[in-house]
Amino acid sequence: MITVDEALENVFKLCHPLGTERVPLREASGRVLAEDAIAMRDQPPFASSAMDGYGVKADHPSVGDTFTVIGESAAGHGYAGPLSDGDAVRIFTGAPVPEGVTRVIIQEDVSRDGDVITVAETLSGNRNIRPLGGDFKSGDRLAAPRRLTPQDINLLAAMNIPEVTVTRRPVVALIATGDELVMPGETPGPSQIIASNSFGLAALIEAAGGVARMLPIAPDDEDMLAATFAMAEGADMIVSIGGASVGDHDLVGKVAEKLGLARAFYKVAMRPGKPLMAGSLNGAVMLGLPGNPVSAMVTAQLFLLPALTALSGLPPAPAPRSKALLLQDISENGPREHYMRAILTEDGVQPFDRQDSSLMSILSQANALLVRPVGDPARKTGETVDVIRL
Ligand SMILES: Nc1nc2c(c(=O)[nH]1)N[C@H]1C(S)=C(S)[C@@H](COP(=O)(O)OP(=O)(O)OC[C@H]3O[C@@H](n4cnc5c(N)ncnc54)[C@H](O)[C@@H]3O)O[C@H]1N2
Ligand code: MOO
Repeated sequence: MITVDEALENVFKLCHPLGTERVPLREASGRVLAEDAIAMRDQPPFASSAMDGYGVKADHPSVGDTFTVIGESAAGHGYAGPLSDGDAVRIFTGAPVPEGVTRVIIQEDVSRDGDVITVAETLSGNRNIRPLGGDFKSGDRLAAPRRLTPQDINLLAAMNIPEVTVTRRPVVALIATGDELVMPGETPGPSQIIASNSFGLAALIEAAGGVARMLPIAPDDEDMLAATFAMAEGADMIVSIGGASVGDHDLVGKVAEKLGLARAFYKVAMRPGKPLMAGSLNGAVMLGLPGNPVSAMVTAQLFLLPALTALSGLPPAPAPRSKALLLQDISENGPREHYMRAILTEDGVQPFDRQDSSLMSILSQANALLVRPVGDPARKTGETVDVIRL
């Protein structure tokens, strides 16, 4: 069995960045920028006032100095100037600073009588003027690749960029297999359960910017499973769920190989998720996830999501980890890396007592995975461990 790190390296080797498309800015948040975006203008495009007050032509006005208000500069309506010594312009935040103005005195620091203002407070050293291009200049770049945040969208809009080039969203075909499965809302037979994993996985994929295509449930029959695989045509990634283990009805590996799977690995030294499979199938990345619900969701966190990121053209990286203090003693770990469902708070991390890979209620309560390395010795309360946030 290979290690989690080796398995992830293998998955990354299967992932090649997808093609690109142009999208309007309103649809670009969360997408991966594929080409540098270049500012079309300076910001601010003119020296602008940082405050509401009075623009004057004087570097260090003192208490008692007076100025005469000769005009107004508002945001969207500048004042042409010029100003002479002793002149002031009523000015508002974001308004162009007229030619000749060297500082803006905030209105709280003056008294006004008709058109005459008098400096009433000792002024700070701040001129309250934002220089032309002080935020960004025409030609400045937002560099690709980068997953666009709402803050980036704000910047791109200000750069007067109405459309950006992004990587195509990865399309993931989900194939749930097993005679025991029916869709939520259906009436299950006496030996049947609900096919929940495809729903959890679809939600995970879509939250990560992918497109999930949920294919019909494939029964435990080679021909029917092969027919379902055929429906995955055109997907960038094919994810099967269940049928990955060694039972008589676990057919995924056999069928996928008949259809041309070039297998990269099968079985990883991890818990849950041991019977994970990966390879390349007719140009698509294929992941065979174990059927146990927690195993499927945990392997998706550790392999499927990083694979989506790599397909999107971002640098390949494992699920991000952080450190936390243990809130209880834990016994030594065995030969598989253990991803324990846990609750992470400001105080530390508390693993659940029940760790069976079928327990969806525990997974739903968990907000983190406590990572136990292979052969990790027993750990005491207060020791530092690795966690992955869910
Ligand atoms: N003799 C052995 N038995 C098992 C081994 C082993 O090494 N030797 N490995 C165990 C481990 S670990 C796991 S994990 C499971 C994985 O098995 P499969 O991937 O073949 O999954 P299935 O047998 O099809 O299903 C397992 C379990 O999950 C339920 N399931 C399946 N699909 C879904 C779905 N879409 N939604 C909800 N639940 C699903 C299924 O009904 C089973 O209860 O194998 C162990 N066995
Ligand atoms: O590896 Mo299985 O995923 O423990 O339940």
